[in-house]
Amino acid sequence: MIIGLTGTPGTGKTSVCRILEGRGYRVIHMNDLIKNEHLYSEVDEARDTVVADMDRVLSRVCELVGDDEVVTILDSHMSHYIADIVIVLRTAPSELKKRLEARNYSDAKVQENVEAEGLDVILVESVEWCQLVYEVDTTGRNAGDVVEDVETIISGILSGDDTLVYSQYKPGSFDWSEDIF
Ligand SMILES: Nc1ncnc2c1ncn2[C@@H]1O[C@H](COP(=O)(O)OP(=O)(O)O)[C@@H](O)[C@H]1O
Repeated sequence: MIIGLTGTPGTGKTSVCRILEGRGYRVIHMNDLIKNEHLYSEVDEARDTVVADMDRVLSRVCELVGDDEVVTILDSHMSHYIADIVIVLRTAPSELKKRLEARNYSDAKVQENVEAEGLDVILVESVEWCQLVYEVDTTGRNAGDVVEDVETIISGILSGDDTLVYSQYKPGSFDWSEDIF
């Protein structure tokens, strides 16, 4: 079973996945996979990123996951293009801005990602692409607290009865559109 952990860059996906790995979860860091195995069609110098070839990414992820029922967490802001079940990490734009600045992103890249978060870009894409979408707020919390929420959601999914979990983490809880301009 593949569960995508998606969200705007800086929302804490990799930090959460590192903790999950430490707790024995199988994690695929998709952005590393794309770069290490050249699963991209071109390099976007201007935006300091690559354009992933999602068909090749999908087949490679399926190869790595196989058909066992072990949960695999797919760590990437593009994981919602691959997984049918996703957990979207959210961060209030003002805090996301500080996190991205601390990562020495350019002003333009910070602004691009802060605006995307404020406009719910990844959440909307996830709802369009995926069957099951959960949303977790990371604002003012550390990665350890966020992992607890993620594990609660995973347990709910595995139990087959995610109604209670879904009500607690259903998408669309935030409106940060006023916070980005
Ligand atoms: N819940 C959190 N609260 C505060 N800072 C966080 C949290 N999660 C991650 N960070 C910090 O934010 C930055 C981005 O985290 P990272 O896990 O790389 O995000 P992503 O993988 O979503 O781009 C890192 O400096 C990390 O230490």
